Amino acid sequence: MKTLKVIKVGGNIIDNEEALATFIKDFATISGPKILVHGGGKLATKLAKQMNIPVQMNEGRRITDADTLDIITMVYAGKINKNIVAQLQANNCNAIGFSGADGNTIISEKRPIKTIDYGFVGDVKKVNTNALEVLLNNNITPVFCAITHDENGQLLNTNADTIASELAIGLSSIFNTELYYCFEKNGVLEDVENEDSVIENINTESYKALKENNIIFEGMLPKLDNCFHATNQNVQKVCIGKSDMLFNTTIKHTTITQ
Ligand SMILES: Nc1ncnc2c1ncn2[C@@H]1O[C@H](COP(=O)(O)OP(=O)(O)O)[C@@H](O)[C@H]1O
Ligand SMILES: CC(=O)N[C@@H](CCC(=O)OP(=O)(O)O)C(=O)O
Repeated sequence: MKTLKVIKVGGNIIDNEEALATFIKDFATISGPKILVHGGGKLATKLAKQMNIPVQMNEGRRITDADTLDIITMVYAGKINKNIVAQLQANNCNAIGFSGADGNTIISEKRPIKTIDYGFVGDVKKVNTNALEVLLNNNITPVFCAITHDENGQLLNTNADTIASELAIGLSSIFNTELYYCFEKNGVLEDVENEDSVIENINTESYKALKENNIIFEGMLPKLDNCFHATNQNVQKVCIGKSDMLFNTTIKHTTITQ
């Protein structure tokens, strides 16, 4: 089986022109099948505020009303996705931009209302791998934004970390899949202010304690939930850290194991 790297890049890198250009240049050099998943929550928040559309987040997830869905569609599937694809082409990496509606690749269902109504937020039901397999085997890199669809014409907002883990899980029957979450910090930190405090390994047991002690909060919560979801479903390797970890295995980062 070939190894597939599913690499997610976070909002703070995307929002920094220089950091994004460096990331894309490095990403383009990775050999073998690869998928890039990008967030962009920070830019969506900035634009929503400029347009006086209220921004509401709960545990790292965006509550998405109809106006917010319009914004995120323009920002994630439009501006960010197309710019990343163009920059990859400039670095000789042939890429195609995807939302989950394209090629019917990621089908989701609107999250049912429990204590909170998340609006147009989708939970992934199915990943269709056929189109992706053809592209990956022809050296073309799919670039995914954080949007899925429900097969009834409705686009839905799905956390980019979830898109990455579901793609890695979905493709694990065809490839030996590895999942990398690249963000602006060195990994999951014992003290979020101290870059030297990287926790090198987190398992189900230690995750519980880290949560109880409030060492992990906000966006790191859904990220780690997605990591464990992936390690429990046949994804061979799951890592969190700076993108340097992709090129130099001695760079400190966090590895997630069962
Ligand atoms: N223990 C921790 N170590 C590192 N970051 C943490 C930790 N707990 C919470 N965080 C927060 O999680 C954020 C990363 O989540 P998020 O912003 O969703 O990531 P991304 O940049 O991939 O979109 C960090 O910027 C940091 O503020
Ligand atoms: C449902 C939900 O929360 N969707 C996310 C999708 C974007 C994302 O995940 O962006 P980052 O990776 O940059 O945080 C949002 O709209 O913020």
